[in-house]
Amino acid sequence: AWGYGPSDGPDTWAESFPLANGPRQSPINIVPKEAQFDPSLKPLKIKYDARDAKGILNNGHSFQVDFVDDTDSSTLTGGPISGTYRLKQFHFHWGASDDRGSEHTINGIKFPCELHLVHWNTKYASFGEAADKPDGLAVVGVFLKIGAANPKLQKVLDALDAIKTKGKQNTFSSFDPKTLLPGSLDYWTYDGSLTTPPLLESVTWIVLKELISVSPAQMVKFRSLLFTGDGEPVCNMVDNYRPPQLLKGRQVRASFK
Ligand SMILES: O=S(=O)(O)/C=C/c1cc(Br)ccc1O
Ligand SMILES: [Zn+2]
Repeated sequence: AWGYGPSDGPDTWAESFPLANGPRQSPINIVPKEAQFDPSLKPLKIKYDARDAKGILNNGHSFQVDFVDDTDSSTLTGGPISGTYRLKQFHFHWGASDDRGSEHTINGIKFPCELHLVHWNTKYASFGEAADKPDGLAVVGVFLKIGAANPKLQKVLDALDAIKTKGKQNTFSSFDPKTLLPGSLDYWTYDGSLTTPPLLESVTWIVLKELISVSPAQMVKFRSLLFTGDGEPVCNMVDNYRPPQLLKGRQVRASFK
C-alpha cells in the first residue's frame, strides 16, 4: 500500500499509479506573478450546513471529517466551476516541523499545513462516479501559517485523541467548515488531480490566497496522530504531503488583480 515514507512515498507511487506522471497532476508551485487575472471568473459561493457533519476518521494518511452528501445542503458553486458541487469531506496535510507540510507552495514557500475541502459535481450520481471525470471534483485549498491559536480549529483538534490510530473513527457533529475559511475568498485556480493515490485527474483546484492561522501547540496536536494501527509499531502521522508536480503547460488563473 502507499504512504509517505522512504519505501512507499510519493517517489514510488508511479509504480502502482501510472497517473502519477500524468499531464495534470497536483499539487503545484503557484507563482502569483505568472498567474493570469481572469475577469470572467465568478466569486466563490460556499454554503455549508453544520448539521451535515457526520464523523471524523483516521484513514492512515490523514484524518478527515465526513459530511452527509445526499442533498444540496452543503455546496460550492460559482468560482471557476459550472453547476453544483457537494461537500464530501475535509482533511489536512502537515509537516513534522513548522517549515513544511503544505502540498501547494507559493513562490517555493512551504506552509506548515494545508486544508482541503473536497466537493463532487452533482451532474454525477455520487462521489465515486464523479471521482474519475475531468470535471468531477473541486477541492478548495487553504494554507495555514504559524501564528495565534485558531479557535475555529480547536473542536477538530480536540477530537483527535479518540482517533489516534489508523482506522479509528468517531461521531463528529454540528460543525460548519465555513468557519475555517479566511475573510477573503480570492483564489488561484487550475486543473489538477487528487494529491493522493489514485491521483485521479478530476480536480478543479481552488487555492485561497489568504491564509488562516494555527499555533505551534495546535500543530503538535496534528502531529500526535499515528499513520499506524493499534498494535503496530508506532509511526507519527507527519509529512503527509506530496511535493509540487510539473505544470506541463497548464495555466494558473487568478480571481483577483
Ligand atoms: O488531497 S486530495 O487531493 O484532496 C484527496 C482527496 C480524496 C478525497 C476522497 Br473522498 C477520496 C480520495 C482522495 O484522494
Ligand atoms: Zn488533500
